[in-house]
Amino acid sequence: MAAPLLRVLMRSARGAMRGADRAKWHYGPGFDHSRAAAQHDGLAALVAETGAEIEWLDDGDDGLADSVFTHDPSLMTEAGAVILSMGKPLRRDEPALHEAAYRRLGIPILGRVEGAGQVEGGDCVWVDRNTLAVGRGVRTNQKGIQQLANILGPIGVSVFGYDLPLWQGEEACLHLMSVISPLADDLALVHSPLLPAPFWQMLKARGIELVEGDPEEFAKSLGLSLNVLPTAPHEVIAVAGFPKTKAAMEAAGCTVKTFEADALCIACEGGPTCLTRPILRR
Ligand SMILES: NC(=O)NCCC[C@H](N)C(=O)O
Repeated sequence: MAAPLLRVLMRSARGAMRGADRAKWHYGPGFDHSRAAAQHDGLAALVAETGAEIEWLDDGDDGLADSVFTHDPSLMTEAGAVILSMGKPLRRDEPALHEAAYRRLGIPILGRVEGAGQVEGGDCVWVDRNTLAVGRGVRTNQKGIQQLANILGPIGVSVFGYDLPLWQGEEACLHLMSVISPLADDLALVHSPLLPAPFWQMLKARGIELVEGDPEEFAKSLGLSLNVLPTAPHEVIAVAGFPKTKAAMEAAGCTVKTFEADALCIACEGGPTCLTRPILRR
């Protein structure tokens, strides 16, 4: 998940988030449409600076405010995309946007999570190229994890499900990726108090070094201090304003670029990882 990022799917906040009702979407008081759109531009500029090619979903005024969080409606594998099925009912129409984009881009569709199955991309963490950890919680259920295992088994990928806590309730967003961000093959930023213990044990057994994010910054940011996007091993993009977590990553050998994101990420419960769906890493 931290190999050099070559191609990524994103959606501007300009059309999608226009007129979004805070209460309906569970956004905080800091949400502001025009500032969120400008802050999204700031993230896109940092991503483009790395040389990664951004594939844009159409900037439609379709009222799908959360569709800017492109990490969640699909998952990419070496054999093609998996179209997922959202646990948050308001996000139900987003996987079709991703499927249309992959068809336009000529990327094969490997399979779909469907029916009673639910999996969101934010719950999926590649531990290595043959091992996928999936958080089971309010967004992802066992039926979805089983479907994913059936789709990925034939391409040699083992899928392991781990229970997540409820934390701030079923309306809030806690994904497995809310409590871990890979920084390199053998390095990850974590908030260990909310990590499923057997997942933590698996990471330790594989010799993955865990950098602890600052717990106060995690609480203050509603977890967004931890949501950092690796654009290459040891090179990451993070939300501005969390110096202790940034310093912990730097002490582990990372270069950290930041962007202002109070109106976009803190208010809407999704960070730079959630705002990007990597399509190709080298
Ligand atoms: N992967 C992620 O953690 N995505 C964040 C999604 C935030 C969005 N407001 C949601 O509730 O789904």
